[in-house]
Amino acid sequence: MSGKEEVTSADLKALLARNGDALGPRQVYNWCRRSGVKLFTPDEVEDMLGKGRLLKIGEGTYGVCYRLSLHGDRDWVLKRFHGEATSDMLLKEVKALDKVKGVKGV
Ligand SMILES: Nc1ncnc2c1ncn2[C@@H]1O[C@H](COP(=O)(O)OP(=O)(O)OP(=O)(O)O)[C@@H](O)[C@H]1O
Repeated sequence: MSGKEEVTSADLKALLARNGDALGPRQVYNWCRRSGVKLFTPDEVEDMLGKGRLLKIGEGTYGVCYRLSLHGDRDWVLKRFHGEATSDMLLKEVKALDKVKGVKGV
């Protein structure tokens, strides 16, 4: 699939139906990429923090959320997990984001 292809909830459901919740890291990674969720390496996050580009907006059970402003683009919410994130944790977040897709102010 190309990076530009839009992934709908139906696609996600079909994927989960085939694989259960035990998706491998590559599948979760590919789904994130196709659905517009960017993944950053720890070094990239450290770099952005060091340059003062991340504004902390809140904290939840699994991590801290920051606002990231990119020139000429919409603002992004960057979530940093406490400790190491498993692909299941990541998938749970992506599923929650998929549910609120299109909700105003999110
Ligand atoms: N898209 C967003 N727009 C505005 N604020 C956000 C957004 N995403 C996260 N936040 C802020 O960051 C906080 C932490 O978000 P996060 O998703 O980590 O946890 P949560 O869903 O609030 O709680 P928990 O993970 O414990 O259920 C939120 O409570 C909110 O204040």
